[in-house]
Amino acid sequence: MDADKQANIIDGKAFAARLRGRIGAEVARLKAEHDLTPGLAVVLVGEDPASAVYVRNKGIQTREAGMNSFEHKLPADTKAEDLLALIARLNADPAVHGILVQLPLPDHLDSDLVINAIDPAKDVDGFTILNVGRLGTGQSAMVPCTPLGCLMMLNDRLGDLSGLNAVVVGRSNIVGKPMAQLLLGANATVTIAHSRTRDLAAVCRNADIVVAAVGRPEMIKGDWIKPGATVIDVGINRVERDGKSRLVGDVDFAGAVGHAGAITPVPGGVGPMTIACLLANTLTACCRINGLADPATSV
Ligand SMILES: Nc1nc(=O)c2c([nH]1)NC[C@@H]1CN(c3ccc(C(=O)N[C@@H](CCC(=O)O)C(=O)O)cc3)C=[N+]21
Repeated sequence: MDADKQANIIDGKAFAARLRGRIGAEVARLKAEHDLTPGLAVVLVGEDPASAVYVRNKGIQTREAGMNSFEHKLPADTKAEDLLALIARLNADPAVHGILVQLPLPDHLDSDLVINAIDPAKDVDGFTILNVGRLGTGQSAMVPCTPLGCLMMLNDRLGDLSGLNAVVVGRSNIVGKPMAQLLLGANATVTIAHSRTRDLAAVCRNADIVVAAVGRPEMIKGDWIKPGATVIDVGINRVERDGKSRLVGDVDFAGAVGHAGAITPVPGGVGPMTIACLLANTLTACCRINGLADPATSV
């Protein structure tokens, strides 16, 4: 591929490293000025391969930013009452400012019930009803990490998003819906498309911004992308290719890179930003819990 085509690849890894640098500086300042160290508790129930990928990088990066990392690994057959008791302890622990319960949970656990047991002030995923409602009504919320990272990259690339046509492909509570709320809050014209959308290709061709979060490998084709559009690929799909295991996104990257004005790769795009935003949210939660002004951690 020639140098011109490489120029439009958004380097999420480098972007995330810059963001983590700013977070680290704010953490050091909190320590020096207020004797506070943000703490993030991650609760893992059972073994999920996608969650394992995520947790591996997260603990290291939390500590690298100068924060405390508390990991709670529970067996797959953990009873709801025991998980809820742990969450109650973390809610009450003054050293813990962020609580993340890895999803998906084993089938016997009701994830809505478990998530809503988290103190909304410590809900660094932004998944509790209170934070979802705050985001939807434009009130100060904890914002889900993946959509927040996507918005940061979009703002960096495009500046003002007012009046742009944004298509979010996927309607999950974790990515699609909060992404649409953030884009609406930024004055974009937002379409939420999904598996039942008619003529998805035509819907995408109208978009200045495509956020792909459907969880289907390379479903969004290159010729669905309007020339010059910005493409954010949230998908992380493990596939077998030529006998090797590889990660691919929800967008056919090779096909789309020649059409898009800018595109995130997989890996090295949205994934690293998700973790950086988790750290940013933990820092923000620590400041808010302690009555301090929000930190300056946007890049
Ligand atoms: N309560 C909850 N919150 C989450 O945010 C959450 C979750 N549960 N459960 C699991 C998923 C998955 N997830 C990832 C985040 C970053 C990478 C990431 O950094 N990926 C690297 C690739 C890593 C590799 O090379 O395997 C990249 O895209 O460059 C991956 C996956 C967060 N999740």
